[in-house]
Amino acid sequence: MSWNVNQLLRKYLIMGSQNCPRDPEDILLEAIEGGITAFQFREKGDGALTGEQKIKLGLKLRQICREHSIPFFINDDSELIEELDADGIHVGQDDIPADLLRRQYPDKIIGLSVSSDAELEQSDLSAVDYVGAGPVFFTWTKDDVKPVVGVEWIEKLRARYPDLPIVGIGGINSDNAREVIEAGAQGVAVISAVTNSTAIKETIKDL
Ligand SMILES: Cc1ncc(COP(=O)(O)OP(=O)(O)O)c(N)n1
Ligand SMILES: Cc1nc(C(=O)O)sc1CCOP(=O)(O)O
Ligand SMILES: [Mg+2]
Repeated sequence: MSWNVNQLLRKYLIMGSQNCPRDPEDILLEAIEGGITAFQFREKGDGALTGEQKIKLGLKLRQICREHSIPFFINDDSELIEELDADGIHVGQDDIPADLLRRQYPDKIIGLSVSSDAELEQSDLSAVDYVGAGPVFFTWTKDDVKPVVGVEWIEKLRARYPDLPIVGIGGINSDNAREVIEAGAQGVAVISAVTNSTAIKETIKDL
């Protein structure tokens, strides 16, 4: 399937079992009903599954995305691209280089994190389909998170790259998502605002 990148970035749910207070499959299904436009399988951090268990859950979440025509991304782990038949992968500055991935996977959607001018200078943006910009706001969700960049970072990226697909990430919820879009992002990537919500469909509609 071919995807419209600007469109898929609008409401981008990221999640692994470590983020889920209940069954990840149920959370994903509710999020899809609520209107997410992309999903990233990020099994990472304290309590995350590994090995066969990680693959087993990945296969289930992948199947749910396929059945609902939601693009499915892998976080970091390029070995899972083929195993889970992912539509794309998101990598950071310390992960497998994006240009290498592009050569290996010419048809997959590749996202790269950029959080500072220094990271921007060392990034080959021609190899990627979109960038993840953050943390826009403070977040507890990721341990090794970088300093907060604010919506100003998105404004800066947008001014420098008028056509670059950008998704904001970090501490985004239905109260502050508007600021991220107004700063120039195509969409918002969220974990806890959705996984910890007691009314997931409403939360996503509000985003
Ligand atoms: C859409 C999106 N944007 C940014 C990130 C963060 O990626 P990274 O910096 O590699 O950190 P980890 O997620 O791997 O801990 C992301 N995953 N998705
Ligand atoms: C995975 C991740 N990457 C970030 C970055 O800034 O690159 S912030 C983050 C965690 C996002 O979780 P929440 O929506 O709960 O704040
Ligand atoms: Mg990474």
